[in-house]
Amino acid sequence: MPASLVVWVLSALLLVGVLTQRWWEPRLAERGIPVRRWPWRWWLVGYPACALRIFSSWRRVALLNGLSVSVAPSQRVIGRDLVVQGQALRPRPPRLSWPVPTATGLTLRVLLHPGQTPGPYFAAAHAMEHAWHVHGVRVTSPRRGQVLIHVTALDPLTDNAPAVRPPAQGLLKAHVGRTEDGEPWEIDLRRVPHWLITGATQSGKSSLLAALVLDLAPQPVALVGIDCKGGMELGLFGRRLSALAIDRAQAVSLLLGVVDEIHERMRVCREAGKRSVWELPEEERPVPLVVLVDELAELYLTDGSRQSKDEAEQCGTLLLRVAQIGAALAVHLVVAGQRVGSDIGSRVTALRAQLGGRVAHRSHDEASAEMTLGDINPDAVIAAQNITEDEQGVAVVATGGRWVRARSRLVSLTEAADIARTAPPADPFLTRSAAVTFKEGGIAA
Ligand SMILES: Nc1ncnc2c1ncn2[C@@H]1O[C@H](COP(=O)(O)OP(=O)(O)OP(=O)(O)O)[C@@H](O)[C@H]1O
Repeated sequence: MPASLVVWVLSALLLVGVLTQRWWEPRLAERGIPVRRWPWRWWLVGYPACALRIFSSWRRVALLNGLSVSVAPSQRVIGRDLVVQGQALRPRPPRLSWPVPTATGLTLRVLLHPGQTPGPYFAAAHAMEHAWHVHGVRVTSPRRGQVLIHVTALDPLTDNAPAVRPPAQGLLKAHVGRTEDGEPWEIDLRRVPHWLITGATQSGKSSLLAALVLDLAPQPVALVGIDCKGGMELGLFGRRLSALAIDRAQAVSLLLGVVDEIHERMRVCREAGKRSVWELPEEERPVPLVVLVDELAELYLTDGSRQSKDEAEQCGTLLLRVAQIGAALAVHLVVAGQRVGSDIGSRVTALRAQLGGRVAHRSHDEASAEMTLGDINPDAVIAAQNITEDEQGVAVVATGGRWVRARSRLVSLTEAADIARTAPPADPFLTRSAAVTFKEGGIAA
């Protein structure tokens, strides 16, 4: 068969495959055949159209947003002391690189004119979104003299089908969903030891905790839960949790056990002359401990009685201690709640400051998004406020000044039942008292 005929047949098959993708993709998924999202439609049709729109409008976009500069000066001296000022002629837009396609859009590199800073490009991102009719534009400046324009053509988070997701590689790492760049959303507790998850009711906080547990469950990591909503959410993970506190009195005893364990780990490090458990030889290193809290506010609510005030006060102090000293001792805190303001109790704002990883789901009011992300990035607050009721599981994730939109993975009841049957690591605690407290703290293995 002549080679040209083979090429024609293959091209025709490819074209038919692309055009009928919407038909065959769900049918394969129904039969349990893993479907990788091939963005062919985007590469063959969307990408050239989007690139054409960007190049045809770039001159106007750059001019209207103050990104163009004129080679001719806008001021001129005539004679000895007459300064003529006027509109510079033929402003030149900055040079755009070839658009590199990505799974969800494309990326362009811009070389700044001498004297320009990335600031006006950051400010123009919104104008670019409208000019190019795309879902989102994010501008970064990873190298001096250059900016990168990341264009996301369509919102990849609208589809809530569980993407084929390889588990994260490495201790204390979990793939809990996907980001809008098409990358896995990874929570790495060694890099960012403590996390705060907020959102209105039914926005997806507990589902995110479940996705985290799903990936941590097969790892040699001890998980303990505090779920003062009667253990309805974290109780699903049954014996995989080394302990579960389902009311505040149990939470106090469990947190006392965690603090005891922290002190014991400190003693071990001190005697070995190390500053963190990660410096200990692997066989002597204690098992990492992750404390999951579902609905923080329940720990701080009081009915006005002396006892409830004391318990709330104690919970606040203990959580703060865990957050302040736990990281180097492989004790991690993941806290979920609807609000994290000073209005729910004392020391909540101090606790919030210790939780470096932030996840904000849809919120009822601006203040809640502001509490979670305001000290990280004002743009992230706006992005979180734009999450709608239908976008359950969609959140803005921020760490160390950087942020991205992401959607958690929905964990099914069958997967939760599988987790519940997984055995926790044997003897994860150095202190007998911690183990006993965990047993007395609530439902324990
Ligand atoms: N990633 C997701 N994709 C699709 N749907 C989701 C996702 N996450 C959550 N949901 C849906 O949202 C519902 C509520 O989720 P979840 O219980 O996690 O919310 P929550 O914020 O913990 O609510 P509450 O504060 O009332 O406990 C779930 O029953 C599920 O149907």
